[in-house]
Amino acid sequence: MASRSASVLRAAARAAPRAAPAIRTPARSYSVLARVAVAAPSSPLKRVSPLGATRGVKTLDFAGTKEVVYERADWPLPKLQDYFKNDTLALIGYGSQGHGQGLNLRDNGINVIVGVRKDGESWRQAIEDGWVPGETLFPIEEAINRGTIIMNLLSDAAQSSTWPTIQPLLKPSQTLYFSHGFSVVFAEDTKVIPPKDMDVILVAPKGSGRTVRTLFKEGRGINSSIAVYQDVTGKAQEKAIALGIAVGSGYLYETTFEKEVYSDLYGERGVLMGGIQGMFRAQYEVLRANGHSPSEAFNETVEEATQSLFPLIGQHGMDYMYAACSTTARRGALDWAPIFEKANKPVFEALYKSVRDGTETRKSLEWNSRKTYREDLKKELEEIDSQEIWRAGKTVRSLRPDAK
Ligand SMILES: NC(=O)C1=CN([C@@H]2O[C@H](COP(=O)(O)OP(=O)(O)OC[C@H]3O[C@@H](n4cnc5c(N)ncnc54)[C@H](OP(=O)(O)O)[C@@H]3O)[C@@H](O)[C@H]2O)C=CC1
Ligand SMILES: CC(=O)[C@](C)(O)C(=O)O
Ligand SMILES: [Mg+2]
Ligand SMILES: [Mg+2]
Repeated sequence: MASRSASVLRAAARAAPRAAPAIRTPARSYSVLARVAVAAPSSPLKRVSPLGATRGVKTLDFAGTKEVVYERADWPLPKLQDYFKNDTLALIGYGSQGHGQGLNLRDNGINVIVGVRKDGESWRQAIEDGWVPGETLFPIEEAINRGTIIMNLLSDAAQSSTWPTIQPLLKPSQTLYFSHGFSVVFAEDTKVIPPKDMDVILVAPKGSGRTVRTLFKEGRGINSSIAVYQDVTGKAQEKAIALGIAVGSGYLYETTFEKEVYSDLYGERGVLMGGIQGMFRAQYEVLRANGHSPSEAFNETVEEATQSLFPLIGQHGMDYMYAACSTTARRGALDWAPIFEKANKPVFEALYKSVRDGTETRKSLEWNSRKTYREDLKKELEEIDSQEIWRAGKTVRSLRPDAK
């Protein structure tokens, strides 16, 4: 551990004082390679590559735990197209995921149709994206009748409320696909109980449907988890993998429906969305209460995080970000990190419990089943938007040279 931090610190010390391009210094890769070399001999599996650099090696070492992964490289486009040559993918729902997964499937040359409520917002959106009524765009029931793989990408609340009409349409020859474990795992609340005679699988992109699309267009790919709930044909797992790649994923990791929904509901309420808004706001408010200007408070809280330090975590890890900051910052952050961890842990524990016991699911179903759910959510988002921190953010962002 000590030598690991030391080598990272040395690498960043070389990189940090210079401008941004120095971040790409090879010194970092060498220090990673050195670490891997130290870690590898203890591994019982010779073929394990902690770097994941070798294509075709399927079991990777994630910090000491071996996990199977599937990569896009194993599914070249002709193989993918051949795999689905007799299928019609019926994508039900055209929200964020429907849009991203649907357009990626279409660009991948897979036979895909969209099913949404006629003349709703999604119907309009789908037409705008080039889906053609009567050819590739149908009312939900008709799309299900035409499909071999039924991809249920309605809102989680709508998956529950529409189930009484969808369930009788399903046939044993069809595969039922979700991007969330929600409906099936919390069946007591959602009443979604798939027929026993069909394959039921999941591909859950670990990011917004918008990113599913933009990463794909950039030639990159979102990471997704895959799971099998029912395997009637013996092919369910393989179908999940092929679909995961077909919708634009770069790599896939294995999970279960239960683990997916627990971790997903937890993550989005925690660090990914709820936690970060709470943390940003608390820091900002204390700065303001102590006489700092909005621009200073925003820059020191959100702008520096999203524009400078967090991307460094994304690119090379937390240790690298620390090492790229001053010794003063490092000392203080090292001291305060455990204090924040201790303060936050009980909140995360309460959150996980609330997810696990179905409280979060019931709340989501209740709120998002209301006729006014769109306007209600919009109103609450507008409240966030009107907070001083985010109003100040608009001006700060407008000052970025590339915003002009
Ligand atoms: N958003 C994301 O990035 C992610 C989502 N997921 C999962 O993917 C699935 C889809 O989520 P997302 O893409 O966000 O979609 P939304 O939750 O935004 O749902 C939108 C779709 O649901 C339809 N819908 C809503 N109510 C009804 C109803 N009563 N009857 C018929 N259709 C209805 C809408 O149609 P209309 O326009 O006609 O109202 C629209 O097509 C969910 O299981 C979600 O948890 C997984 C990973 C990330
Ligand atoms: C984007 C995503 O993966 C979330 C946050 O879990 C969701 O939108 O449900
Ligand atoms: Mg989610
Ligand atoms: Mg998610």
